[in-house]
Amino acid sequence: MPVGLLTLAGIERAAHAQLPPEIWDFIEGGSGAERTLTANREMFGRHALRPRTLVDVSACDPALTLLGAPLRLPLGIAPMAYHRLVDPEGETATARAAGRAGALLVAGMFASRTLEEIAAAATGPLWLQLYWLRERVVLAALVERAEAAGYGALVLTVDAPRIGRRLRDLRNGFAVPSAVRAVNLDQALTAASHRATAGRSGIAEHAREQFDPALSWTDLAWLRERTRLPLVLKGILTAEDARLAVEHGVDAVLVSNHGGRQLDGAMPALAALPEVVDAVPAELPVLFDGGVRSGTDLAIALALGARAVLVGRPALWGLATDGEAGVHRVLDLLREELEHTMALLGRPRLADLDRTVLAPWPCPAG
Ligand SMILES: Cc1cc2nc3c(=O)[nH]c(=O)nc-3n(C[C@H](O)[C@H](O)[C@H](O)COP(=O)(O)O)c2cc1C
Ligand SMILES: CC(C)CC(=O)C(=O)O
Repeated sequence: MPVGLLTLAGIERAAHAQLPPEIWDFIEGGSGAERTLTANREMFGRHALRPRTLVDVSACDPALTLLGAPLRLPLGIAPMAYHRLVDPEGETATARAAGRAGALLVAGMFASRTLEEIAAAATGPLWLQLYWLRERVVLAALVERAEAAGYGALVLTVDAPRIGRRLRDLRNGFAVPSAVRAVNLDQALTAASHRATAGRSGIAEHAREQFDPALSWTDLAWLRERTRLPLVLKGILTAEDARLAVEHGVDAVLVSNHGGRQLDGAMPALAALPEVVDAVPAELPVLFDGGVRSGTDLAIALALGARAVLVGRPALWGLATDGEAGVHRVLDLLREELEHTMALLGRPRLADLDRTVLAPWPCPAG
C-alpha cells in the first residue's frame, strides 16, 4: 500500500489527482462561500479526548444493531447520487465493499445502478434514500421496489426543497454526463440534469422541476401509509425539528447539513448533534454525517450521542481510486482507527463512549 494511503486524506489526494476537475468540484464542493462545509471539519478540532488508563482493552468491540440491522461497526456510507461518475461499476462496487466491511450502505434515489442490482451486490444492511418528488406515483413505485428488493429502511432527505447555490457547479455549468444516469427514474424525469448551460447547474435545474418544495410535516403520513419499512429523516439540525420528527412517528433522525451542500451558514453538523440527541427519547437512534474523516472523528460523534455515523465523500474517493477495494480501504481504515481510539481512550465498548470522553480544545488553563 502506498504510504500516502494510510489516511483518508491520502486517499482524497489520490482521487483529486485522477478525477476531471468538474467532477471533483461537484463531489467536493459546498454551497455559497462554503462556510458550513469548512466548519463541518473544523468542529471536530474543538474537542479533546479524555483517556482513562488501566482499563482492560484487550477486546474492543464496536459492533451494534441499528433498526434491526447488524453492523460490525457504527459506520455507514451516506446516500450519494451517481457513483458511476467516479467508477464504471458504481454503486454495486460500493455495496460489495460495505458488505465486506460490515458497514451500512444508504443507496441514493439518484443511484446510477438499479435498486435491484445494488441489492443483489449487497451482503450487508442496505437502506434507500428518497427525495420527495412532485410526482408521488414515482415515489410510491420506488418504495414498492425497495421493499421487494429487501431494503431495510427508507431515508427521506428533508433539507433540499431546492438545491443549494453550489458556486463551483454554477461556474462549471455542471451537467451529469449522459453516460451516467439515474437509472431508477424515468429518463424524462432527469433530462434537465444532463443539460449543460453556462452559469447553471443541471442538477439544480432538475431539482427545481422535480422536487416538491411544498412538502410539510403532515405529508409524512402519506409515506408511512405506503410502507412497513422504518423511516429515517435526513437533514435534521435543530431540537425543534427533532421533536416534530418524534411526534410524527419517525424511527430515527439523521443529523446532517448535507455535507455543507445546502444552506450555507447552517450550523456545523457536529454542533447540532447534542441538541438533537437531547431532544429525542434515548431509544430513538440519532445518526450523524458531515466531515467525518478519521476514527477519532467517529469517536467524537459517538461520544456526543450519535448511534452511528455516515461518511459521504470519502467513500467516493475510495471508489475513484480503486473501485470496491478503494471503498473497502476507506471503511477498514475507519474501523482500524476507531478500535485504536477506543483502546487508547480506555473505552472498549460503544456504551463507554459518552460525553465524559470529551473536553474542550484547547484545554482551559488552570
Ligand atoms: C457527491 C455527493 C452527492 C450527494 N448526493 C446526495 C443525495 O443524492 N441525497 C442525499 O440525501 N444526500 C446526498 N449527499 C449528501 C450526503 O448524503 C451526506 O449528507 C454528506 O456527503 C456528508 O458529508 P461528508 O461528505 O462530509 O461525509 C451527497 C453528497 C455528495 C458529496
Ligand atoms: C442529484 C442531487 C440532488 C444529489 C445531491 O443531493 C447532492 O449533490 O448533494
